Amino acid sequence: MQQRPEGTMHAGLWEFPGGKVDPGESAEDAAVREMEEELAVGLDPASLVPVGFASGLLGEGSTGGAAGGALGRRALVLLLYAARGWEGAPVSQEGGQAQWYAAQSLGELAMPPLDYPLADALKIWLKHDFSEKYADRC
Ligand SMILES: Nc1nc2c([nH]c(=O)n2[C@@H]2O[C@H](COP(=O)(O)OP(=O)(O)OP(=O)(O)O)[C@@H](O)[C@H]2O)c(=O)[nH]1
Repeated sequence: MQQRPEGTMHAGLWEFPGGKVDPGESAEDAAVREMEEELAVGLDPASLVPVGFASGLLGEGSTGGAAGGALGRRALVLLLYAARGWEGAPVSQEGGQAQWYAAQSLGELAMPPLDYPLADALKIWLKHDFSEKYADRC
C-alpha cells in the first residue's frame, strides 16, 4: 500500500498503488507503468490477474465532496490486479510511504472510499486463490 502525499486529494490516506490509464494504453500496461514510476518495481503485463473493481465519483470522501466541488460529477472506476511475481523491491519514488500490509488488516487502514471494496475483493480472491486458474499466465 502507499500513502498519498501531502497536497493531493486524499492526502495521508493509504491506497493500492496505481494510476490513470493514458490514452491508447491498456489497463494492464498502465498498471505496469505506474508500478515502475511509483515503486520502481518491474512487472510483466501478462502476469497480472484481475481481482476486482470499484466504481464511484471522483473526489467522493475527500474534503468538500464530489458533487459540490470544482471536480463536478466525474465517474471513477478503479481496477485491481494481482501480480504473483515482480522484479525489484518496492520503494516509494514520490516522497510518500510504501508498506506491505496483510490483506486481513487492510480494513483498519485509513483509505479513500473505493479502496475498501477493493480490499474486500482482494480478501475473497486470496481465499479462493484464483491464481491457480491463471497459472499459465503467471
Ligand atoms: N485510490 C483511490 N483514489 C480515489 C478515490 N476516490 C477518488 O476521488 N480518488 C482519486 O482518484 C485519483 C486517482 O488517480 P491517480 O491514482 O492517478 O492519483 P494521482 O495522485 O496520480 O493523480 P492526481 O494528481 O489527480 O491526484 C486521485 O486523484 C484520487 O484522489 C478512491 O476511493 N480511491
